[in-house]
Amino acid sequence: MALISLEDVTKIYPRGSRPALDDITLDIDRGEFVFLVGASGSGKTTLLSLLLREEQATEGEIRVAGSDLRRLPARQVPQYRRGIGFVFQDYKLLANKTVWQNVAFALEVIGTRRSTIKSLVPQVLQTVGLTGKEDRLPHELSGGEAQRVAIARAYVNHPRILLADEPTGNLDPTTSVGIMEVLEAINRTGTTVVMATHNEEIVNSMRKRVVELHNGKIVRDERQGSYDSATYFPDAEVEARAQQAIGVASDAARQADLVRADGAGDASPTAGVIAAAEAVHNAGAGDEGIARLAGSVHSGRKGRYGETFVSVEDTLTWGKGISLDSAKNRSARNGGDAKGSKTADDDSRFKAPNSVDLAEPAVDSGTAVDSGAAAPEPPAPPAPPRRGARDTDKTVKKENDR
Ligand SMILES: Nc1ncnc2c1ncn2[C@@H]1O[C@H](COP(=O)(O)OP(=O)(O)OP(=O)(O)O)[C@@H](O)[C@H]1O
Repeated sequence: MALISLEDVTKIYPRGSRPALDDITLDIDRGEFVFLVGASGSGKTTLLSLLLREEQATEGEIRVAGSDLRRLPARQVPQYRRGIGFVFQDYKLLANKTVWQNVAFALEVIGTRRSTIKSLVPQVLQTVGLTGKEDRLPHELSGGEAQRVAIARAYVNHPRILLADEPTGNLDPTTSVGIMEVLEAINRTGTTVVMATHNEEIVNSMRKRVVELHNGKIVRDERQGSYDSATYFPDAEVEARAQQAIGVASDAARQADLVRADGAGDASPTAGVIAAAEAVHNAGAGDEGIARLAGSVHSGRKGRYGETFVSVEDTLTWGKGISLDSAKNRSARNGGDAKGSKTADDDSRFKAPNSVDLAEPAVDSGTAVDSGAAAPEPPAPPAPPRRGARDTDKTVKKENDR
């Protein structure tokens, strides 16, 4: 049985003029890596929000790891979300917490013991290559580093599923390769990754499963897909290398099963985090997609349409994270401290680095953990389309051609 299964799912927002998702049927198996592509407004974020149970389907059935999300009572939603990590385009780090604290917080809010936190946080920071930057605040990080903190936070509980909404959207090409390397390594430990992206070069290089949405409908679902359908844009060289990658993928899946069978479940995320660290360490061995992506980026290839990446100067946000004001407002709305965030331990790493004593927002972490006190805020509305008009034209043209 598929890990994620959507059957005839339609989502109509209360004030939406047309369905954001329109009769979607989709199965995603354990251990898969799926790219969601499609023009701005095609429904990618909506699909991720349904899987996170931030939104509910208007019609249809969604099952995740056997849970029927229609029947999931509100009080069980926090528990459900603990098995899901979420990474946003704009990182959403807590601005007044250090790197170490941002990651530790994801575990604190679910009541993880301090001794476990102290052992897991360094491991996951090593996984994302941030050892040595534990004491930095978000504004002291580059965009790529901030996103790696966000991924560490989303992954530290070793979720079965990692959802990522444009995780490289604010990053330059080289930094994006590093982010994809980490996501790929996490996937190799058995975590299913579903990533919405507009990044053509990443999708074309990695040759994962590609699901394309257009006006809320699935118009394409390919096993080792490219950003554009191979039917319309054949590329013999990429196709040939993709065949090679198929062998690599099945080896990885076998390895992933072993890791899961080893007991790296919710109760003991340690083994999964260690496995991810090893996967990153061994990334050079057989990781064809990342090698292709790095080669493509470093050769200066810009993708089929010559504008794969928006100019770095225009897009980098350099890890600003969320503002203190925004954190305070969230905290007020959520009714104050989160369960488990108060502690009696003397370890100075748990203490805020400055005198600002903010009440913790109940959920502002990339890991979809929850204090049980309140549901998290839905992700911010999508950024204005960077390439939307052109993408839409292209997709419509494809539709007309069909
Ligand atoms: N909260 C909401 N209320 C009403 N309509 C919404 C809401 N959120 C999204 N929509 C609409 O649903 C459709 C799908 O939006 P969605 O954000 O899922 O697209 P997307 O593919 O993620 O876009 P992008 O690539 O720009 O992030 C759009 O028409 C959008 O305007």
